[in-house]
Amino acid sequence: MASSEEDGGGNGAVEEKESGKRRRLGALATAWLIFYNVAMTAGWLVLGIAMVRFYIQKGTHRGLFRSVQKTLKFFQTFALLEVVHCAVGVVRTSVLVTGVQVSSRIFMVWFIAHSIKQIQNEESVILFLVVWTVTEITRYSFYTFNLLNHLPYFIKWARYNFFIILYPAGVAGELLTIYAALPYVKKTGMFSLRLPNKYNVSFDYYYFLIVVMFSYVPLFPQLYFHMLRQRRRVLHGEVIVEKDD
Ligand SMILES: CCCCCCCCCCCCC[C@@H](O)CC(=O)SCCNC(=O)CCNC(=O)[C@H](O)C(C)(C)COP(=O)(O)OP(=O)(O)OC[C@H]1O[C@@H](n2cnc3c(N)ncnc32)[C@H](O)[C@@H]1OP(=O)(O)O
Repeated sequence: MASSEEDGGGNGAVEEKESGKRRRLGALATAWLIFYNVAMTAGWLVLGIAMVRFYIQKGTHRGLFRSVQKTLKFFQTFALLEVVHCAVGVVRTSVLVTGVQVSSRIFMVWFIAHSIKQIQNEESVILFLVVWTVTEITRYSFYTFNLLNHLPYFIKWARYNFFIILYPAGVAGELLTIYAALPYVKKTGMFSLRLPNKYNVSFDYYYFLIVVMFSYVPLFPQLYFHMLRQRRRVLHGEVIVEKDD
C-alpha cells in the first residue's frame, strides 16, 4: 500500500527544509534529474526483466551475464553523471562518497566482468548483478517520486532499508568475483607491464587487484555508515551534521 509524504509520512520541519532546498534547485536541473532518474529506473527495470526471462527460459545462470551485458554496461557507465551532478552542485551529495561508489561499479563492469570472460559465469557475478538491479530500481524510483513530490512510503522505506542486507551482499559478490579472476590474471599477465620497457615502469594487475580487494576494508564501512546516517535522517528525521569534502 502506498501512502505519500503528504499523508503524514514525514516530519513538518524536515519537510519545510526539503521543499526550501527543492525551490533553490533550478527548474532546468529538476527537469534534467527527472529525465535522468526515469531513464535509469527504466534501464535497470529492463535489465531485471531480461535476467528473470533468461533464467526462466534457460533454467541456468550460465550465459546470463553475456546476454545482459550491453544494457548493464550502458546504464552503469551512464551513472558516471552522478559524480558530475555532485561536482556541479545539482544534488547535495558528497563527490567523494558517490565517486567511490560509482568508480568501484565501473571497475567491476569494465575491468573485471567485461575483460575476463572466464569469470562471467561465476555465481558471484549473478549475485552482484541481482543486488545492483534491486538497489538501482529502488534508488532511482525513490529519486524520481521524491522530485515529483509524490513519494510512496514503501519506496522510501525500501530505499533506506534494503541496503542493510543488499550492500554486504553486493560487496560479497564483487569480492568473490575479483577473487575468482586472480588465477587467470596471474597466468596471463593481463593489463600488466613488465620491466624492461621503454617507460621503465612496471605494473602488475594481479597485485593491483589484491590492493583493490583490501581497499574495500576501509572504504566499504564509510559508504555503509553514510547510508545508515542517511537512513536516520530520512526515516527518523534526525539532523545530521555532515563534514564537507
Ligand atoms: C579504480 C578502482 C576503484 C576500486 C575501489 C574499490 C573500493 C570499493 C569500496 C566500495 C564498495 C561499494 C560496493 C558497491 O558497489 C556494492 C553495492 O552497491 S551493493 C548494492 C547496495 N548499495 C546501495 O544501496 C548503495 C547504492 N548507492 C547509493 O545509494 C549512492 O551511490 C550513495 C552515494 C552511496 C548514496 O549517497 P547519497 O548521499 O546520495 O544518498 P541519498 O540517496 O540519501 O541522496 C542524498 C541527497 O541527494 C539527492 N540525490 C542524490 N542523487 C540524486 C538523483 N540522481 N536525483 C535526485 N536527487 C538525488 C537525494 O534526493 C538527497 O537529497 P536531499 O538531501 O534533499 O534529501
